[in-house]
Amino acid sequence: MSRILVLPGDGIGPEIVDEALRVLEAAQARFGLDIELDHGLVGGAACDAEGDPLPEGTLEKARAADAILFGSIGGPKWDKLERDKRPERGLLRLRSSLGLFANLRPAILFPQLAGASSLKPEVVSGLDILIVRELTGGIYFGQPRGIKEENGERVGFNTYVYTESEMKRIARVAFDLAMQRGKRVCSVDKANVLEVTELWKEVVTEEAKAYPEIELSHMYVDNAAMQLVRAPKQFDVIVTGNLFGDILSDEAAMLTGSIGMLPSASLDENRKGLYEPCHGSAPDIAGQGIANPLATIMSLAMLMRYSLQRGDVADAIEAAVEKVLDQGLRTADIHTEGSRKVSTGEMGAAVAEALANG
Ligand SMILES: NC(=O)c1ccc[n+]([C@@H]2O[C@H](COP(=O)([O-])OP(=O)(O)OC[C@H]3O[C@@H](n4cnc5c(N)ncnc54)[C@H](O)[C@@H]3O)[C@@H](O)[C@H]2O)c1
Ligand SMILES: CC(C)[C@H](C(=O)O)[C@@H](O)C(=O)O
Ligand SMILES: [Mg+2]
Repeated sequence: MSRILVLPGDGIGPEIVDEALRVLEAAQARFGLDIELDHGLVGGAACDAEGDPLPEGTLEKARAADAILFGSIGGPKWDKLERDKRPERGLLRLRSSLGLFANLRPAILFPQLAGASSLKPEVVSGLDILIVRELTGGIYFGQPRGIKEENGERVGFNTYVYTESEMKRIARVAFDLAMQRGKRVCSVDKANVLEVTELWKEVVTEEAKAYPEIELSHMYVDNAAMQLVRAPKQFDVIVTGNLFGDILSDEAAMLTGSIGMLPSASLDENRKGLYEPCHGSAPDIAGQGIANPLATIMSLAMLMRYSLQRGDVADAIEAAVEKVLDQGLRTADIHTEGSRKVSTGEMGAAVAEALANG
């Protein structure tokens, strides 16, 4: 029996998670999966109910689960709260408390969506990049941090720090994953300016010695941001730190047609994981039933693959997504002329049906 904790969160979070659960139900029926679902509060919803974006009860449930299916958190309603009480801090605490240091963000362009990509089809067709983002260190977590008064003015400060062991373990994840695909890793840094990433480059290069088949390259992050929109297919696996990975993955999302198409897995050393779309709570479209649930549904596929070791179920969910795209169904964010615009619920129901009839 596998235990999955469901944390819908805020904004479009509950809408898209409902659709992933519909797909999970279809998966359970087809594959006879033995899964126990638990539910919890996180983010703004938890702030409202318990005054804490990551209540102790939710953290306990998360520790007890084999995997977590997460929606999205945050929104303007909670932006003025005391810093540690904000939804985003709850998510960071959850990642850190569970040791989810390896964040996998696959940016794959489905051929059916070539017209929805921000890039010309000839530049982007066949795109399949995996961004491996370090998730529990770097400037997101470095101390000291804060806003203080100094010499009669306010000063904001954060600390960019990575230990050698943090760098080694994320490099190994990237190399191991690259061995299962194109065997090319590009490590993205700012080694020309920042000492942390100067060391990052050195450590990644040292770790690569254990992987003679891997072709390792290095790129400064500003160039990488440019290369992603100039010639994205030059990349196979990108490995980078927390902040650079956050930014580059949203950029890569648009190559696939929409941020609503980018799933993620956040894994610990033992592949226990949290699975969430890369996007946020989209307050501008929340409650309208138009959000794209596919990133969350494909995050569920990643959950099957990495935490439940059910690659067959993951493949079937991804095939169901492709089938629905073949049928011409599109939520508003990926809609192009000639396709059929559907709601969040219609998209989820269509994927669940395609999976059931697989
Ligand atoms: N992991 C997370 O839970 C997560 C990730 C990113 C941002 N956030 C939070 O979400 C809130 C809003 O942030 P933001 O506006 O910068 O980013 P966002 O990702 O929520 O939205 C950016 C844009 O993308 C669109 N979008 C996002 N997801 C979509 C989907 N599934 N279908 C269609 N369109 C979609 C939105 O409508 C918006 O126009 C903030 O509080 C932020 O901190 C949370
Ligand atoms: C909400 C925020 C803390 C989060 C991050 O920066 O990691 C988000 O942008 C993401 O990409 O998951
Ligand atoms: Mg982000």
